Amino acid sequence: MGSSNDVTAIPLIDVAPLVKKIDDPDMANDKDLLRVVLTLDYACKEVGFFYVKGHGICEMLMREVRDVSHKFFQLPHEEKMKIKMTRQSGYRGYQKLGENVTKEKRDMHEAVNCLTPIAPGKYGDLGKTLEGDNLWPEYPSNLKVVLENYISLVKDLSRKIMRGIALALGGPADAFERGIAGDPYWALRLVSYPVSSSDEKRTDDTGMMGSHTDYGLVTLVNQDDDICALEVQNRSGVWIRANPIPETFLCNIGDMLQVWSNGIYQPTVHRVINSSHQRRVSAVFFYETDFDAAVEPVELCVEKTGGVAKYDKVVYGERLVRKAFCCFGHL
Ligand SMILES: N=C(N)NCCCC[C@H](N)C(=O)O
Ligand SMILES: O=C(O)CCC(=O)C(=O)O
Ligand SMILES: [Fe+2]
Repeated sequence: MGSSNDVTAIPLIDVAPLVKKIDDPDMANDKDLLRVVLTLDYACKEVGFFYVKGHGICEMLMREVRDVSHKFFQLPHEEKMKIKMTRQSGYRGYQKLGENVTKEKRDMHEAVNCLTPIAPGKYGDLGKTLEGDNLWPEYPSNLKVVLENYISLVKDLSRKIMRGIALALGGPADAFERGIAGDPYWALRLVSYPVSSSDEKRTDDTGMMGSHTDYGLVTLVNQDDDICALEVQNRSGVWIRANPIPETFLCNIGDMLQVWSNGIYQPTVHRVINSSHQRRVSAVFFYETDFDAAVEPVELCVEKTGGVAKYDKVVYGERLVRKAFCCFGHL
């Protein structure tokens, strides 16, 4: 660990002007909006992580999402297993402690996976593994309503942030919507990190979620207010803490943006270790490309980076299944 309280290294962006004006056709010369776009560009280039405030999603709802998550994870094991993740549900539902795997290592967390529903046959063979609908628990009884409302709001916020990022890269605001993310795939994971056993020896690779980059375009983390657990590896290789800041989302960019931008933006490695004496919960929203998008460096960004594409084309859904779901052979 380097300077462990270095929150200042992760920019805090007030996105209110973006949220208000980005869908307005005459927004191009708005100075406040332009300032947000420039800050986004800086954050994506230099850090890969940023906090957003002024996003318009009320703190009460953000807290309610964490509250229903806490309530669910506090249920007895048998109750949670009633919505256990299976192959039949397309890997939606409850993952018990140690079931998730990151880079071949078991993660010491529990989670509930809510994924974009995929109707049978929608993407042919490509989508087969992930066909299905979400599983909702009986308790807490308001979990489904709260999460469905939340998902629609964070999805729209992510779309707006991606519009800002499109402008930051010098494209039209709707570059993603017209290209690779017209029907974006999303995932919401409720994650619960247990209290840590103090005898565990830490290395750069340990974690309750092992070190990784995210797969998609942008991730919005809604984390418990009072526990510092998420760590981010900065561009000089030093681990810094992404401590919670109330009323903000912590955002980070994913692998698909790296490909699309031809490396102008790079995703940042991060991990989670809860060393506190309380359970730590986060609601992690992933905004990704269309499931069947073929993502490759876009001309505009290739030109800016010397004219040569540095990344091969990837079919997003294929990559996702390979990276995130092939570890569940036991199901
Ligand atoms: N980003 C997406 N689509 N995630 C979906 C859930 C992924 C679970 C996976 N084992 C994980 O480690 O995240
Ligand atoms: O729990 C967190 O704060 C972040 C989790 C994370 O990095 C992920 O789910 O990809
Ligand atoms: Fe992550």
